[in-house]
Amino acid sequence: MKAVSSSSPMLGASQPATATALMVRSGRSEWQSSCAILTSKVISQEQSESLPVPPIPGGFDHLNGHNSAAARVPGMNLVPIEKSDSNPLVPQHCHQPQKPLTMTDLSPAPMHGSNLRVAYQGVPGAYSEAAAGKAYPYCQAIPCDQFEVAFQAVELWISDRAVLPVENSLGGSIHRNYDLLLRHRLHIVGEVQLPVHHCLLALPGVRKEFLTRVISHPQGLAQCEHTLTKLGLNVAREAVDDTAGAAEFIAANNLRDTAAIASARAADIYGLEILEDGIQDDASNVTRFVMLAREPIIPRTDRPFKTSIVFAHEKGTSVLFKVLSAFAFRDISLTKIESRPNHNRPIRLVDDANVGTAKHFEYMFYVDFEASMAEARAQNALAEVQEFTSFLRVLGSYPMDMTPWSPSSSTSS
Ligand SMILES: O=C(O)C(=O)C[C@]1(C(=O)O)C=C[C@@H](O)C=C1
Repeated sequence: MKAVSSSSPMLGASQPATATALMVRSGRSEWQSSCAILTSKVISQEQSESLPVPPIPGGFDHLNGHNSAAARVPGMNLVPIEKSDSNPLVPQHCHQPQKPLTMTDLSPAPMHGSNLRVAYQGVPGAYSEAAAGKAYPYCQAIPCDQFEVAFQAVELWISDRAVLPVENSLGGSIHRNYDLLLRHRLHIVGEVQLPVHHCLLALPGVRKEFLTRVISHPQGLAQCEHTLTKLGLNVAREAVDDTAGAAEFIAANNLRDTAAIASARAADIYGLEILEDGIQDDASNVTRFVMLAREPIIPRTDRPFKTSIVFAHEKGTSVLFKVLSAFAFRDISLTKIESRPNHNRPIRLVDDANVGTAKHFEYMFYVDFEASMAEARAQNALAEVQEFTSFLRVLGSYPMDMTPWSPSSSTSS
């Protein structure tokens, strides 16, 4: 299946840049409106993303579907889906007789992912596809050639959710997705942590001694760095877009001197053999993915929640201690802190007539903390954070992935 790609001017840089400008201008009201939505007491649908359910074996192998809609626009595989009777996601036109709402309509059965279209970056066999299946069993997984395309697929209603990696226990943060979270207007509605079990794959009959090159996603290469050396592989290491894409590339080009770092499922799909199994540098290798949607979910207090925010301050890092103390005073644990360049203002010059000009780098700070936006202590902490920051946005308040720990095994991914 071909991945959704962005080759259209509609998907160019101008749209996200405009969104960023808007975001920074409306900084303060931004998080307030997010909080208002998040903490409102409206009767809500019981969100499936509140309850990540383990995938049912065999239930996630029907990949489908964006192609028919996408094929309509030459040179671009993304189009907004027009309103039509056949599209259940789009309101019907009013000329049709409308049925009155009933109590049943107000409490629909929880959806556990069926019928959801879920965008991920990569091709079938990628870990991101497995993460989409863990987050939404029975979903229609939609492969996208870039992270940016997965964001836009949701924004343009081609997909209902995106599932994207943000950090790995060995390889660290996937910075691109932090930047995209800020540029786009989607909400984090859940997280999944996926044990990542890497294999060394090659065409049938190829032996390790024949190899001159190993290709994979940069994270795959980073996660297996030491094991590759221990295996005595004196090979060039080359980065490609995704792990399964590396396997597909070897098969498509009949490369007998190249191996891929990818999943056992990718070996199956692309007809490769497993030369080495479990080559990640640490057995408990885990990647954390976030689920993104157009609307936030209603935060709750009956299960552990996490909240993700991003903030900046005109005076840069000097404010960081004050911001973090707002959480410490309320006994709120932070689970992650990340900084990225502030693309709107990368450098701040501070002139001192006596000693010259200091050039400070400016950052955006991303913080995840263990509390729900439905809790007063989280709302109070953010009210205080707001006092110290010039920009603050709640990226989402969502259930923590609490699935029991199962170390990576060749069958899990
Ligand atoms: O290349 C893949 O298979 C992916 O799904 C991407 C990705 C990543 O971006 O970190 C996801 C999980 C693993 O950590 C390795 C790669």
